[in-house]
Amino acid sequence: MEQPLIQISGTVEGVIYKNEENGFAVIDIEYQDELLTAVGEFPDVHQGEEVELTGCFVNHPTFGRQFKASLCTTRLPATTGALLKYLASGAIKGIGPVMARRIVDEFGANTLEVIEREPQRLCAVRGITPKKAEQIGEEYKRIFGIRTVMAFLTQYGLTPAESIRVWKMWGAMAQEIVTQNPYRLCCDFIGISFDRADDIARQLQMPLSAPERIRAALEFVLRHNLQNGHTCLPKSRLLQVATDYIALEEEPVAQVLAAMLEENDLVEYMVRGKSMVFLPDLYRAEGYIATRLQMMTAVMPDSGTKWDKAIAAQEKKLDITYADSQRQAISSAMRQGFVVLTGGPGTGKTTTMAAMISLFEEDGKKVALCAPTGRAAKRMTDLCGSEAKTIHRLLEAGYQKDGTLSFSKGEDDLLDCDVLILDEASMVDVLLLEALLRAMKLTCKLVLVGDYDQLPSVGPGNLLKDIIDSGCFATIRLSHIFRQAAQSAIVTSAHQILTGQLPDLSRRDSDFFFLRAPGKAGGLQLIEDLIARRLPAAYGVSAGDIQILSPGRRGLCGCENLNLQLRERLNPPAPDKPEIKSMGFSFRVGDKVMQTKNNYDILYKKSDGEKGTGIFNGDMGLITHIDRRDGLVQILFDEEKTATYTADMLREIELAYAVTVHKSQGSEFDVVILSLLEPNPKLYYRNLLYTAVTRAKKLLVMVGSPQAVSMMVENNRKTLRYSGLGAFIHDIMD
Ligand SMILES: Nc1ncnc2c1ncn2[C@@H]1O[C@H](COP(=O)(O)OP(=O)(O)OP(=O)(O)O)[C@@H](O)[C@H]1O
Repeated sequence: MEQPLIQISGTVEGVIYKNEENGFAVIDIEYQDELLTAVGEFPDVHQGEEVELTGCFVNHPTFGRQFKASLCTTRLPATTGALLKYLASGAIKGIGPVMARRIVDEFGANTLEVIEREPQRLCAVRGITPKKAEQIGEEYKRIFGIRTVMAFLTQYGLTPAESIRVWKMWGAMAQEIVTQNPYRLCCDFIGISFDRADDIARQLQMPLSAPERIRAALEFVLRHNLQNGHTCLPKSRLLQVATDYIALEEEPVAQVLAAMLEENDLVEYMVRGKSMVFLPDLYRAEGYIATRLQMMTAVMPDSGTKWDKAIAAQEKKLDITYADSQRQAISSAMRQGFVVLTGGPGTGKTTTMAAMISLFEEDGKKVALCAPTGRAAKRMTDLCGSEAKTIHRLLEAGYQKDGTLSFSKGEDDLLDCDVLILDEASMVDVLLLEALLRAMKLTCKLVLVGDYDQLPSVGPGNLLKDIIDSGCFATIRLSHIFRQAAQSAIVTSAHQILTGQLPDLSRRDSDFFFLRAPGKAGGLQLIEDLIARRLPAAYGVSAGDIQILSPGRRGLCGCENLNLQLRERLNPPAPDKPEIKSMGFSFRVGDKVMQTKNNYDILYKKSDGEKGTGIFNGDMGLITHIDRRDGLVQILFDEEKTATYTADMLREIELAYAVTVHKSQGSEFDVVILSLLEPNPKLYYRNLLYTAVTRAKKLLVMVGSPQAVSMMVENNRKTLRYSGLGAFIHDIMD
């Protein structure tokens, strides 16, 4: 039952934990002559301050009674005792405990007034020079600036974490900037949604037809559509969607759009006779990719036959006969600046890549290997025998002070390689490829390897497809399924699905079988039974090695519910399995989890003591330890890397007993159970089924109805993505 909110006040006796990024803190306060622990978002709180908290008492399973605050206001300390504690806690940079005592001894209850209004008087205290006195005065003003800004933003519903970002971005100017144009809060760094900024604008009495509002709406529609994979939108569609969204007439919106195009705040470009509008960074990314690929292709190919001999020697050395298309791919990569290699499962892409690497190295070239996800990079490393990195790690991604992502490698610090081979290229978005190309020497060759038929990238663009469909670059398609792979029903079924044929659902003798589910509830039970009992008993695999995939998240048999059900079956609560809550959801020791965004700062330690940083979107791990007192969680990734998460970082973690097919892109699993129990035409389509099937290495079990499978095979819907890359390529090459 929801508890009523109450207000309490007390003096801060100690700050036990504080997260500088989001303001979450655990503090001890003196309340009614007792020490009480309070948790909540308390940015900038210090020992000795008076706080007024709004919230409720909760009973924490380990720490007992606590106050959970949803609102906190601070008052500066009034008594000399509290003043001393406040200053001694380091609240004002430059004043430590000894100096604090001297200052309070000198100025007593007037201390803060002196620091604020007459800082020079501080020189009366031993050890304070005029310069230091001035610095202390400035620091005090800064702290007050933050408080004023926070108090202003709190009125408009910004959380302390958001207010801290606003302060970091605009400092003392924040209040003025937000009052003039609250839509500036929608920038990436602060991340307020258009609707919230719109609400603030209403409270500030901004007219609905204000150009700032229209600008923000146009940008919002374009940014929002990046999430659907579009790098641009047709001008007419953008106008119509933005106009409807903010409920205005089209005319003023068209005027603002024209002004934005005029000022290059947005960019217009003709794509196949249609006027498309881009955000400037996306326009720049696609334009740059087209230009660099054209430059690489323009390099005269080396036409010598020496590579034929080298390939023949390689065949002899490895006792293998390459298919003609493989030979052609290897030879093209050796001779040309840019080559694309595509093919379905078992068509020999990896074998071809390995041959390229070996011949490049024999030729004295430095080869770098990379892939978009940690799992794909690991797989590339295992199969090619040379170390592959994630693109982010190769580019040395990190965060700038203001929290934005940046790459150390780039035009000013180029990658030290002569050839770059990028696997799983279908998963790469245009912004990432742009960053990679910028970091490559002009003479560096590029080989893109990927499966044209896989789902496109989660991020914007339709990279591999646009590049291949342009017909302007050396593209080698591998189609022959090698004997070993051809024996696998997983591989043959995947190829059948691609050509619109229903795979044989009656087979019982291979690595792929289909189980008809008796309705959703029965299907759910069947999946639970397969993972908990039947497959481990029949194949000697552990439940942890089995991955459940589902096209969608919702419904009884979607990922969200599957995760909850499977967790209770595979990892039920127990006294020796502590739990911790994050965003209303609890994680438990023993849970299988997945990192849901790239985080380059997370530290990990391997069992051999080696340390590193970075846990990436799609990385899977197991919760091994939870320390509730400190709010720390240890997760073991890839059976070797232990990373420690603070409670607020758990936002980046999800249960992963079941994951969506989209999330599984770039990963492979020994055993996959594919849940097809929630038919939905938007998610049940051919390429998604193909992607799901090709995630399984040794065993695939589909659970659902034959109708669901045939619905997917027949639904050859191609994801429509608006992008400009194809047009840029053609315009540059013509
Ligand atoms: N020229 C060849 N002759 C004989 N066998 C080959 C040849 N090329 C590849 N193979 C074999 O075919 C199988 C599939 O090859 P490979 O792993 O290179 O394909 P792939 O396209 O990378 O497949 P996947 O995407 O499923 O990993 C492997 O067992 C490999 O050893």
